[in-house]
Amino acid sequence: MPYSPWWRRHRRAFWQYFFPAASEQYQPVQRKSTQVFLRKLLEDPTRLVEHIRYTFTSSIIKIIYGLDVAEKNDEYIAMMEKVLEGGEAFVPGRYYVEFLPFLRHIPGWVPGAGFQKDFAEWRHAAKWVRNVMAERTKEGMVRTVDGGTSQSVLAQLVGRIDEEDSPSSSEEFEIAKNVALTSYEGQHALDTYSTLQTFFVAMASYPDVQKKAQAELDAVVGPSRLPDHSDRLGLPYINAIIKEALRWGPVLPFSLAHQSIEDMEYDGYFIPSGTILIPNTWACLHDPKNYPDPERFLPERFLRDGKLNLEVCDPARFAFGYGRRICPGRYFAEASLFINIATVLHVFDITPPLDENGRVTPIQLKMTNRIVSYAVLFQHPRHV
Ligand code: HEM
Repeated sequence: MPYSPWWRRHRRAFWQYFFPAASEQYQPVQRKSTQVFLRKLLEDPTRLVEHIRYTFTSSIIKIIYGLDVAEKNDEYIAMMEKVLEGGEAFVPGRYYVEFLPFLRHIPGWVPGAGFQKDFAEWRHAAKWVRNVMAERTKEGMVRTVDGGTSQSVLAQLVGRIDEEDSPSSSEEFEIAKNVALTSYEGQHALDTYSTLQTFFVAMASYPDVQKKAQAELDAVVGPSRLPDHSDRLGLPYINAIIKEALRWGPVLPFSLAHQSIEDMEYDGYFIPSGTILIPNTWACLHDPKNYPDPERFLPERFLRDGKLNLEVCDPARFAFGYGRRICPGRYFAEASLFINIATVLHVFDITPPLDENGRVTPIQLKMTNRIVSYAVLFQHPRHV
């Protein structure tokens, strides 16, 4: 969506539910889904990726649509996953149709035009999530398990629409549907999964870091309860791990492209209106001037005298994009990373995988070359 009054209306609608204080209202849902995550990990740690995805998707469905999802074979999760599959599949150059646009007129059964089937499925899923789930909320069909009315983001947005059937109310409903879908579609959920996966690689590769984090949790949280969002300020080492995970394996190494909307000059360069600008986020986050020995996972780089050192450039400055399009979900995302990372470290040890002879297989962080980048270890089988 280009910069325009229409985009601004969406951005405003989104922001009122995700600015820092608003994001706090989702903490109980985040905590609950983290507890389900722990149980799933305990039952079957080999399905880590699936558990991460389930945890995040179920919490976002609850927050946005007010729906409780089933633990298995849930219709909403299946559709959301389909939407994500579309987001994940995009790698520049993957589809010939990018270079040969006439291919889009060729029927799907012609060899080489199989992309049509994929695209149709993803489009169907996105429309279904956007329209069907939103209509259900609007019609009041969405109820919480205890029979109450949903206080979901979408229900609140719809509740604010003044009059039914006026032109402005149908526009407002369009915005509500788009905002709800945008909270999940495309790359946003993937960004959080990917950072969490990078964290698992880091912990398996740097046992000393893990031990220090666990010692901090033992001292601050203690053995008789799980960490809570309210512990966050007292856990500088955990916060440093989150910063380092965002920095070490950037999810969007080239962020998202921007386009200049007027002629401008920057640092002696003339940038004409309409220029596509691709930020090199990866380079910023691996700049040895800001982050010495950048390939090493080193949370200590963000600490001084046992506290967060505010003089070190915060990776969030780059990882969440730039300017007026900067990620509006960043506070929500960081809170979600915090509760998952702190809780998992408090109750589990994360170790590298073992081979068939029971020997440790050392692992390394290698990221995929997609727009949304992943630790290769966790690549979706469909995209290997
Ligand atoms: C670790 C997790 C996340 C990372 C690293 C991340 C990063 C980004 C980046 C780099 C952009 C592009 C900004 C730009 O154009 O300069 C973006 C946009 C966006 N993100 Fe996130 N994001 C994360 C999680 C989330 C979550 C959880 C949500 C929703 C709750 C979200 C919602 C959005 C939206 C709506 C946009 C589009 C903003 C616009 O175009 O105005 N993000 N994000």
